[in-house]
Amino acid sequence: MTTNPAPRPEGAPVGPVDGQVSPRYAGFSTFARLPRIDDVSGWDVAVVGVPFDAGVTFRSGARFGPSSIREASRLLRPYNPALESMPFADAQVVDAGDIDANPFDIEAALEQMQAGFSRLMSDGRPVMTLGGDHTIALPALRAVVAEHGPVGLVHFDAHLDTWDTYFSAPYTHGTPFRRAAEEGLLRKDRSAHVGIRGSLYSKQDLIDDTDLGFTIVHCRDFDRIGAPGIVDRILDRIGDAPLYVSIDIDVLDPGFAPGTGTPEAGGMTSRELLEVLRGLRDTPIVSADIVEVSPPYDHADITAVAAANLAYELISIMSAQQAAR
Ligand SMILES: N=C(N)NCCCC(=O)O
Ligand SMILES: [Zn+2]
Ligand SMILES: [Zn+2]
Repeated sequence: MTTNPAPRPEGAPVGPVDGQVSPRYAGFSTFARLPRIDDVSGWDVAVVGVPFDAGVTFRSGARFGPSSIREASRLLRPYNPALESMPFADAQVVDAGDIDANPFDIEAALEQMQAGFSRLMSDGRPVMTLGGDHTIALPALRAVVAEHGPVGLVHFDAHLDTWDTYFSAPYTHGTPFRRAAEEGLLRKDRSAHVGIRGSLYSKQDLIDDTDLGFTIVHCRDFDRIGAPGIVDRILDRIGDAPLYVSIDIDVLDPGFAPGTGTPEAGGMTSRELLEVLRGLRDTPIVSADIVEVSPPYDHADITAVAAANLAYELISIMSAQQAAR
């Protein structure tokens, strides 16, 4: 059997399976080879998958995102040198499996997702969600807000995702943040889109977005202001609000994330986004998601590797914050 975690002091968190004992490619595919939620007596940070892609407007396949990110995460190691932390030793991190979501009835799926998130988020514990398409951010935010009240939002994406409807459907991957704003889930003037680029339907899209309470850090400004400038713009906007972080993998350039449904040229590098996330280390992150990884369009797991590493940075921050509570 290949389920042995690395040796640890009495009472310390159960960490990943030891890659020196059981090869990294062996055994169950939990995120980073962490224990399953039922294998430990308590936890501080949970990773959960939401294999749902019935909300997409173009290429599908994000329903296979959670399993491909878990596979790519087998290579993650215990020490985070950039943040100087041991995320899986500082706090108990677990893999909570997947939330079942009806692929034929989006509103039923939203209810299932919200219920699943709420079960995990009781006691205010942070959840790192692996999508799924961007529709899943709405039930995640509903559950977060039920626990914490309205939150600040940093939304990394090529797209605004504040459009109104598609074919009259209100719940899609292009509409979650308009619904969230309408439902009062977001703190006033504490939300930012980062990495926006590409064609729009009209100038009105930007006007509507501002009216809904968002500010935009455009991708075209990144070369001029660099990662520190992006972080400054974000921190200025969110202040000390409790923060939900949503990463649509298409914020990365298609060269760094080909496996996604609505790719746009001219995006961020993985290095740039990893560095921007580290800049959020002192902001209280209440939960986060990473969405829109579509393995059928991926090559050599490029996109899944990027997603696994981005999730690792966010987990490192949430783990350190839980340890400091
Ligand atoms: N959330 C993602 N990935 N894409 C939304 C694109 C919606 C549109 O093209 O109208
Ligand atoms: Zn997008
Ligand atoms: Zn999106």
